[in-house]
Amino acid sequence: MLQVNAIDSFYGQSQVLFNMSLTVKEGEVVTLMGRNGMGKTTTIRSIMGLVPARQGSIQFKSKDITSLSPYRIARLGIGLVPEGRLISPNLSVEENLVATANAGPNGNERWNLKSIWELFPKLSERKNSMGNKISGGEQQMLAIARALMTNPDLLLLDEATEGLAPLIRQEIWRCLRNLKEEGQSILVIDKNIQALTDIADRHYIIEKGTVVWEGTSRNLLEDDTAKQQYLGI
Ligand SMILES: Nc1ncnc2c1ncn2[C@@H]1O[C@H](COP(=O)(O)OP(=O)(O)OP(=O)(O)O)[C@@H](O)[C@H]1O
Repeated sequence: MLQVNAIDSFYGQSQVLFNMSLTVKEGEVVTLMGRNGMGKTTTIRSIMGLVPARQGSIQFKSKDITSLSPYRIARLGIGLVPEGRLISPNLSVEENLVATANAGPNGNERWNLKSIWELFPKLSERKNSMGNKISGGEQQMLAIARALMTNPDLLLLDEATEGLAPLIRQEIWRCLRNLKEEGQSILVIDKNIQALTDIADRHYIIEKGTVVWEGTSRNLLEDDTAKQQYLGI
């Protein structure tokens, strides 16, 4: 579904990604791990066209998206849950959702208000609250719900559970597990190995803008050296 082939990405003169490659197959949940500042968010921003790759290429559903605009990439079926959530503060929960609602690229309409309220019952109780009046956990659910409302073929999540209380994290992971069970392809940045090895199929660890380790959940759980060397745990 997604192939990132040896991309180099920069902020101005400063190179952040070096020969970075990864793949997500249809129906897979894949994580991107690594210490702070190693280039995880930049990888996601390059996939979305927000920091276009200067070398290498990115294919999505066999189409070259390397130099497309973020808008066109989103319309092809990639839904982003950005770091920091970026909820519209002056719109209600429901209005935030309706603002992004769209049939998917193949006319897929799996996600609408009704199915979103079923996935996140807590959010439905807050549907009339303004975006800036809900808790951090509710904002994170809303950010995921908003991306789902575009009916994406691939969902990208950047730090989906950072700063959230343990119970709310469980709720987010339950949601990811449900999505995986229905075959949603997901690429997720998250630091919580224990939960993620449970949900995800494969993992990439990046260091200084390039992949230094890749493998299955079982490989990662068994590789104490990799965990210590690259993740500091
Ligand atoms: N807008 C920017 N302009 C210049 N440099 C940036 C910018 N955004 C990030 N960087 C730098 O690029 C490098 C990679 O950052 P990135 O946010 O991709 O890392 P990350 O692995 O997602 O880290 P974190 O877990 O802290 O979000 C860092 O050295 C960072 O300082």
